[in-house]
Amino acid sequence: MSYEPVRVASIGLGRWANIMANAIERSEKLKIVACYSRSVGKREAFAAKHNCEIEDNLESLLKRDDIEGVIVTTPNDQHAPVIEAAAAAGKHVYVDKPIAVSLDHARRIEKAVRDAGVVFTVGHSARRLAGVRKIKELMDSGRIGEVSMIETNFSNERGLELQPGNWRGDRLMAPGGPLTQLAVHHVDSLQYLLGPVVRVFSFMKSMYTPVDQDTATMTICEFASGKLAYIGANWASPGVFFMNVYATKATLFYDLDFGWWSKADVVDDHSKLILREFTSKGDDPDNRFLHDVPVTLKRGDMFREQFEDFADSIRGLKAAPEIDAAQAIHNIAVVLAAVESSKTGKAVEIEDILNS
Ligand SMILES: NC(=O)C1=CN([C@@H]2O[C@H](COP(=O)(O)OP(=O)(O)OC[C@H]3O[C@@H](n4cnc5c(N)ncnc54)[C@H](OP(=O)(O)O)[C@@H]3O)[C@@H](O)[C@H]2O)C=CC1
Ligand SMILES: O=C1CO[C@H](CO)[C@@H](O)[C@@H]1O
Repeated sequence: MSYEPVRVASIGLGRWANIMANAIERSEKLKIVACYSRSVGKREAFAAKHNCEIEDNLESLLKRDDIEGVIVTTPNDQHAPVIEAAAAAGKHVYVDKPIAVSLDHARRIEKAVRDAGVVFTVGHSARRLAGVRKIKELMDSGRIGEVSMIETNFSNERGLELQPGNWRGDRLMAPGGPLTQLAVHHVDSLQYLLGPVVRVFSFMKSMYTPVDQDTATMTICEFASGKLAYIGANWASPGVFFMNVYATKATLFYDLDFGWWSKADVVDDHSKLILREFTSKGDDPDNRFLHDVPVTLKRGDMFREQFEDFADSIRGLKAAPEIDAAQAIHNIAVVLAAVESSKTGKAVEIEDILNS
């Protein structure tokens, strides 16, 4: 171990806080020392499970000198107020994705952490999957030629279970439903691979859910480079996560078993990446054959790694975490542009969303 573990507190103790705590416990670089959620039962259950102290309110937690950073896993609309308070108290901040669900909140967060000079990052973990890292490597090395387009999908069955009162079913707290909650991971990975999105066109529909929320979304993105991508996201099917990359020399098919998503220490073992290329490429298009090359993926741990990136930045081993506020804001701007496009039936410029 290279340094004293960064002492952190978990705030917003629902399902995801526990998954994140499991990941932190796989690392020697951080230690959860305290927790806070509004309900007593959640505080007690989390503290017992993760062997940490309980704070009865946010103010008392943030006053503690022994807490260096916070792990924020409150619902999306509660990211900004919690982060503003944490940053003002000088705490470093990790927040789960999306940074926020309005640009106003996202910019408040950006300003709060900048003014306080604290380390800040957002949990866009999917780009750390072994398959996405390998796709980047194959693109950068020239092995697959030039990419023209990428097709992605991130879906699951959560819309079928939504009930009135659940924040995921609220159009303001989760605009675009599965696009905000699931496929925002692909939005981040696509911008990591292809650079900034400049324009989107999207259809969104509400289907098979008891609440008034979009559960089927299809979005086309145009990048500054001119390349294209498709993002499918629904909340009405068993889990799906794939990314197919179309390039001049080869096609990549990356597929991951979503059932393993929350077990990041082994999820890469439940994914596969296939490279399909010409066996021989003569002049005759009727005599061109293809073969599949399985690509070896080295198992990582996207959740542990994102926290170690955060901790290394706090301890000064690197200048800043890989994912900053500006990238996270661009990610949510793409989602908000897609929602706007689905309402107007027109393509929407990201610049217009950012200037609105
Ligand atoms: N990266 C990924 O793959 C995933 C990311 N997420 C993200 O994690 C976040 C949380 O999601 P999830 O755990 O599923 O949601 P939950 O609703 O299960 O948990 C959030 C908890 O936050 C607490 N809370 C609400 N408001 C406040 C507040 N103001 N201060 C302190 N605590 C508060 C609530 O408990 P109480 O009533 O006790 O306060 C609630 O249980 C979201 O931003 C979501 O997008 C979620 C799943 C996967
Ligand atoms: O980002 C996410 C990934 O998968 C989760 C389901 O397990 C979602 O709830 C979540 O919002």
